[in-house]
Amino acid sequence: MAPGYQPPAPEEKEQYVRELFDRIAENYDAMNQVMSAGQWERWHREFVKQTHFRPGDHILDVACGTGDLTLLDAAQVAPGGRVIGVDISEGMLEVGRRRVAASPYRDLITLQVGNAMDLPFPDNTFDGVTMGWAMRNVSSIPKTLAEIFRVLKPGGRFICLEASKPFSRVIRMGFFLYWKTFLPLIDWFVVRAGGKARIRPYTYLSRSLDNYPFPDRLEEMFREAGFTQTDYQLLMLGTVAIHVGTKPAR
Ligand SMILES: C[S@@+](CC[C@H](N)C(=O)[O-])C[C@H]1O[C@@H](n2cnc3c(N)ncnc32)[C@H](O)[C@@H]1O
Repeated sequence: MAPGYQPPAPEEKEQYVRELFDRIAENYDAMNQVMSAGQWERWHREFVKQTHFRPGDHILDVACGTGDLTLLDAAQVAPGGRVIGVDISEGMLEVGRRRVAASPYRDLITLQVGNAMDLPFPDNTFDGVTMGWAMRNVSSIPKTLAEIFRVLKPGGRFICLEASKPFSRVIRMGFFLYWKTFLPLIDWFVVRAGGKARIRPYTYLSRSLDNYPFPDRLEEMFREAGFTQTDYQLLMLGTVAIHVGTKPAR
């Protein structure tokens, strides 16, 4: 299905992921609609239900990319709130800045370069933190969770929307068959990055769940990072998950 493909070694993953998203940034939003078979908005509506943000809140969207969740966050904290989006890919941020500039929330949102594993903010800064479709892409989930926990205010909530590995072996096999057959074809026919290309974006994405924790293990990792009131919701036969956790109030 992906002959000759080598996933990036752990020590080069960050650089690889940055270059990959720089490369696909301009087509990223359109491709999501295609890959999600039109379910993108439905998943995002479920995400919004989990946020519980209020007007005036100060929110961080980690790995904000082109700003989908950033804009949803802003709609909830207006008027009076603020949302900062951080991402390691300048290419994704550039597309995001254009979308934000064309939105009614442009005065509430700032998009800047920042690494999920080393967030450029003081402790206890945000009322809420969101992260969409990105936990698979960080080199260390524990470091990312520790950083998010650190920058949340006590009582603040973290909501993580991400693709997920279904518990059922049968559904998992069917899902992986679809992903691992269909996504690499996008590299060959859309991105023109087949065969020997060092970066094969959609082949990488098709493999990005291989070593990703099952949803119950991810929830356990939330608790190991210090979060309480943890929970998760599965969507689309368990191929998408929304995890939540709260930093305990002092
Ligand atoms: C699949 S995109 C998701 C973008 C956006 N959150 C959304 O909902 O569409 C994953 C994003 O994670 C970013 N990313 C990956 N590793 C990161 C890290 N360590 N720190 C910050 N951003 C990161 C990538 O640059 C990319 O923009």
